[in-house]
Order: sequence, then structure tokens, then C-alpha cells
Amino acid sequence: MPALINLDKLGWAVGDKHILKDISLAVDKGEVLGIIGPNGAGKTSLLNCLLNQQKDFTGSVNFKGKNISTYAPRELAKSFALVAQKTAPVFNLSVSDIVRMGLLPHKTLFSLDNDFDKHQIELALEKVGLANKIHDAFNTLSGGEQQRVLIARALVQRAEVLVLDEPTNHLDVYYQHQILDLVKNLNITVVMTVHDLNLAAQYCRRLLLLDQGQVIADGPPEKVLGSSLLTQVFRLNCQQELDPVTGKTRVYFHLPKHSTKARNTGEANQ
Ligand SMILES: Nc1ncnc2c1ncn2[C@@H]1O[C@H](COP(=O)(O)OP(=O)(O)OP(=O)(O)O)[C@@H](O)[C@H]1O
Repeated sequence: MPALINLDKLGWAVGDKHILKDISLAVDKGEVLGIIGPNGAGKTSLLNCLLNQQKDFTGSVNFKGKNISTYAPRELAKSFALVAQKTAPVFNLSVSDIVRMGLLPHKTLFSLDNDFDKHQIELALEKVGLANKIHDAFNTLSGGEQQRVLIARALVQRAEVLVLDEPTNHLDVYYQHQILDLVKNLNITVVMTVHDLNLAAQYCRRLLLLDQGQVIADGPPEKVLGSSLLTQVFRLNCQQELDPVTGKTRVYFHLPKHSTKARNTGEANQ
């Protein structure tokens, strides 16, 4: 079966700064792919190209065998739900208003909410543990609660691909696990960036390690989180183990002794 998403030799530069370099990737339907890598590696930029939000890239992005640029915005909105890192200010909208936005790609200009829509909104808020906040103003919620509302909005969108940029940002440890477990069990295709490597290993079957805009490794967590690869990319001493409870790969990091140089100087730590 052909892959759902195909990136072929994707590159993106701003001026003479090459942000993404020669990225080829196929994502199958139903896959949960975690994109990992240091700050500035190009993770968000890759998501932006995938969603055609960044259009001036080289190479190609295909969805269901068709170039992404040939899809109308409404078709893309039906197919891809995005939970971004940064959200625009929403002034005085209620939690329910925000989640309702996820229904828009399925609506015509004058269609009103029906009971099914209301049920979808309530159900999605229940799934993220916020049913009791449905009438609250979005702006009054904590950062973690706002993040969960945005995930609820993505759930009602019923998209084929869920794209999440750092979904566990702001979430306490309970909701980090609860949300990733929810996402993993939606049985849809998920592409997400994750900073916490152990969470990524626990919830993603496949990881893509990026550094300086390039793919360094792509495969199952036990392979991609190999200690020598991570030591090279993060410039930290690294140890890999199996978690005795989950049976999943875990990694531990230690700052090398006498390390003083900033990582982005490009100089090896002593
Ligand atoms: N519009 C832009 N113009 C110029 N440089 C950009 C632009 N967007 C991103 N960059 C640069 O591209 C590099 C990759 O940024 P990106 O946000 O994709 O990294 P990231 O891996 O998501 O980082 P983080 O983990 O910090 O979120 C950074 O050096 C960033 O400054």
C-alpha cells in the first residue's frame, strides 16, 4: 500500500540559511511518528512544510499521492488537524467556542450547530478532562488547560492526520501521559514533535531524529535513541536502558564534567 504522506528531498532555506536539508520520509496510515531533536533542529519548520504553511520549499510533499500544493485549504483543513506551539490571541471566546472551531471545515457558511455537534464538543472536552470548563473563557485557563482545549479542538475536527507541535508543553506529568495515550489510541495518523525523549519512546512506534535540518536517524525508539547518536546530537553523555515497568527504551543524560561551552558554538565539549 502506498504511504499516506511522502516527503521527497525536502529542503527549505531562508536566504543562505539552510533550515531543512534533503529530507525524504514516508508516513503510513495509522503510524504515530515522533520528531525529536535539539532546539533549532528544524522540527517545527518540517511540520510547516508538511502542512503547506511554508510554501517556498524545494523537493515535494505528497498526501495520498497528490502534491500538497494542489489541495484547496478547506480540503487540507479536513485532512489535517494542527495543534501548534503558538496560538493567536483569542480575546473573549469560551472554551466551547474554541473547540467548535474544529467543526468549521465540515460546515457550510450558514449551518448551525446541531445536537451531534454539541455532543462532539462535550465528548472531546471530556476526553481531555475539561468537561467542567466548557463555559469558561479560554483566556482564563492555565497554559496546560489551554493546551488541552486545543487538543479537544483537533479531536472534533475528525481529520485523517493529527499534527502536534510539542503537545505536552505546559502539561503536568499526569496530562503528559493521559494526552499522549489518548493521541496514540485514536487510530489515526499522528505526526508530532516531542522534546521529552522518554515520552516519545513510550508513545511513538517510530522516531525521526533531526539535527541541523537533517535526518540523523529514523526508526524504532530503541534504534534512534542509541546512546552514541544522542551523545553526538545533544553533546551530553547518554545511557540507554529498558524501563522495567513499560519494557520501553529509556535514556538518561549527564553533563560531561567541566563542560562550559554552549552547545550551539559547534565546538566539542571538553
Ligand atoms: N521564518 C524564519 N526565518 C528565518 N529563520 C527561521 C525561520 N523559521 C525558522 N527559522 C530558523 O530555523 C531553525 C529551525 O527552527 P525550528 O523552529 O524549525 O526548530 P525546532 O527544531 O522546532 O526548535 P525548537 O525545539 O526550539 O522548537 C532555527 O534556527 C530558526 O531560527
